Order: sequence, then C-alpha cells, then structure tokens
Amino acid sequence: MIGGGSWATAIIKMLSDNIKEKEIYWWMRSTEAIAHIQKYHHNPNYLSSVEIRLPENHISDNIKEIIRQAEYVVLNVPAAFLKESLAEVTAEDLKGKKIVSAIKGIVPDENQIIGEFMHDKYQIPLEDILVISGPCHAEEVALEKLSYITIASMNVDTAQNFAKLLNTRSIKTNVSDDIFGTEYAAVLKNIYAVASGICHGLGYGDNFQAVLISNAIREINSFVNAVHPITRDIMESAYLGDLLVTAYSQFSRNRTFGNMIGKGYTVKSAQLEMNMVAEGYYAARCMHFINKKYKVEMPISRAVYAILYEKHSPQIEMRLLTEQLN
Ligand SMILES: NC(=O)C1=CN([C@@H]2O[C@H](COP(=O)(O)OP(=O)(O)OC[C@H]3O[C@@H](n4cnc5c(N)ncnc54)[C@H](OP(=O)(O)O)[C@@H]3O)[C@@H](O)[C@H]2O)C=CC1
Ligand SMILES: O=C(CO)COP(=O)(O)O
Repeated sequence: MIGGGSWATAIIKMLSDNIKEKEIYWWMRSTEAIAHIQKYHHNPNYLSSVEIRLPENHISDNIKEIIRQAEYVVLNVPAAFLKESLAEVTAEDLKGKKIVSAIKGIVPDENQIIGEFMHDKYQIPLEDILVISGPCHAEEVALEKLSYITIASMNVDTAQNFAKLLNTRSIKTNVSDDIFGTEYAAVLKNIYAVASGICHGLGYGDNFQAVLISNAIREINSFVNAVHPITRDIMESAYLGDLLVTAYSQFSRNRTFGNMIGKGYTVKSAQLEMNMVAEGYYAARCMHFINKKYKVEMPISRAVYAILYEKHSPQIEMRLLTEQLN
C-alpha cells in the first residue's frame, strides 16, 4: 500500500480480513505516523478507530523496499502528490508487478488518469493496471457499513483475483473491464460534488441539487463516451453510485470543500480547514485542460473551474448555470 491517508487505512482493513497480515506492506511518508502505528496499532491521523496489526518492519517510509516485496502495488496518495511520492521509484522497481490505482484524481501537469500515467512513465502494460472504484467512503468502511466497490481491469480474471482480497462481511465487490471509464467517472464526480457543496453553501435546496446531479451524470456520460466509446451502463454503481455518494454524503471531502466555497471561504482557507484532500479542486483544473482536446459540453465542470481558478463569484456563476440546466 502506497499512501497513509483514510482510503489507504480503509483498504488495509479490508485486506487484513482476507490475507495474512505478514503479506501486507505499507509505505507512508510520515515517520511519526509509522512509529505510532507500530506502537499503538492505529493510524493517528486517519480512521484512528481501525486496528492495524502488521509486523513492525512491514510499515516503512522506504518506498523502494516496500515495493520490492509486492505482487500488487496499490497507489493510494492524492493524485497531486503521486509524482513526488514515487520520485525514487523506477520502471525497473515496478517491472512484473500489478499496479492498482485506488486514486480518484488526475496527475497534474501530465493531465493523465493514473493508469495512463503509469503506463507511459513506468511502462506498465495496460493489462497489469487495475482500478478500485465505486461508492465507498473510508469512514463507512471503518464503521463496517455495507459497501460495494468495483475493481476494473482489462483482464476480468485479474480483476476477480484482486477483488477476492477485498471482499469482507461488509464489502461486496463488482468487476469491470472499463479501466478508462471508471477512472474518468471517478475523477469527474469529485468536481460535481464540489458543485453540489457550493450550491448547498449558497442556500440552494434539495430540489435544485437533484437537477444538478441529473445534469452531472449526463456530463459524465458524454465525457467518458468521448474519451473511450464502449458500451457501458452509466447507471451502474461505479459511475452513478459514486457520483451520488460523493454529492450527498456527510463524509464527502469534495462536497464539504465546495460547501465552504459557497459560504464564502477562500480556496486556501477551505483547504486549511480540512485535514483531508478534496481531489475535485485539482481535477477541475486538469479536466479544463483535458477537455480542450475533447470539447465536450460540460457547463457544471466549467462553472466549478471558473469559481476555483478564475475567481468568479460563486453566486453569479451558479445563477448563470441554472439557466443552462434542465
Ligand atoms: N477517503 C475516501 O473515502 C476515499 C478516497 N479515495 C481516493 O483515495 C486517494 C487518497 O485520498 P485519501 O486517503 O482520502 O486522503 P486523505 O485526505 O485521507 O489523506 C491525505 C493524504 O495525502 C497526503 N498528503 C497531504 N499533503 C501531501 C503532500 N504535500 N505531499 C505528499 N502527501 C501529502 C497525506 O499524508 P500526511 O498524512 O503525511 O500529510 C495523506 O496520506 C484520493 O485520490 C481519493 O480521491 C477513493 C475512495 C474513497
Ligand atoms: O470517492 C469517494 C467515495 O466514493 C470519496 O470522495 P469524497 O470524500 O469527496 O466523497
């Protein structure tokens, strides 16, 4: 596991129910957090109720050593920090390993989804790339609330094999072969959750939220069809379900961030207020550039970009948006 945040902690919990703890290796950057987990068996900063019983030397800030042990390398840092987290890692270190992206974000500057980035930069064959997606908040994993996740891989047997490692009493898994669609949909839903939060912060009610999200799923559908036109059912939980949970849940980082923007916080102060990362903030910018190529009509995504990066007034931008939705 590469990353020490909430989602990494939640997936460690799933894995611990299925494989021996001595088969799990965990990299995180914080040496204080490592020492705390080794001594007290809980992550001090994220999902601290989850018990972690890995052997001491299986948690380390030495990324090359952790990767050396692995058959599956689960990438689980916010996308904005992926390049710096992997700074010491070479294509040789990752050769022959399956790369699992648990990230729902875009690599900045490269403007690539994680699978594309790992394929281009580290020569990982596309069939060795897996994606973990679906509507699932780390907090509900910790509470053992029933959740469904989707594992995508171009090779469905590979997806099935990895899915077995995550199935628990409270986690059910689906598989998919749509690695591009699941990644892009997971990135986009974060932008729409920011929009949902902004509208909530501005005082729009549930009636308008429903219209916003109905339009959002159409934007997602148009975009993923433009990028990767295959037959897919956008109503599946990996697409629509993920959008709904992020747009409505009390646990959503992106909605919380958007809500603060709608209430008048600056981007900086909203980020400082949260201990966690809202991927939608970074995704809005990356998608703005990616969509220059595809030119898909995405008024909600464009409005979020204008508010976050062009300092447009949330009130005015959302009022203009209301004229374009139906
Ligand atoms: N949380 C969830 O429920 C879900 C999250 N995801 C995805 O999982 C990925 C990881 O997010 P999540 O676990 O929620 O993250 P969190 O917000 O819980 O934690 C933030 C993580 O980012 C690290 N970080 C913060 N700043 C920096 C920096 N400057 N450089 C390097 N690392 C930094 C933190 O490390 P440190 O503690 O050392 O500061 C910490 O590991 C995201 O792509 C997210 O979209 C997907 C599904 C569910
Ligand atoms: O992707 C997630 C849940 O599926 C988590 O993102 P949010 O915290 O913004 O909802």
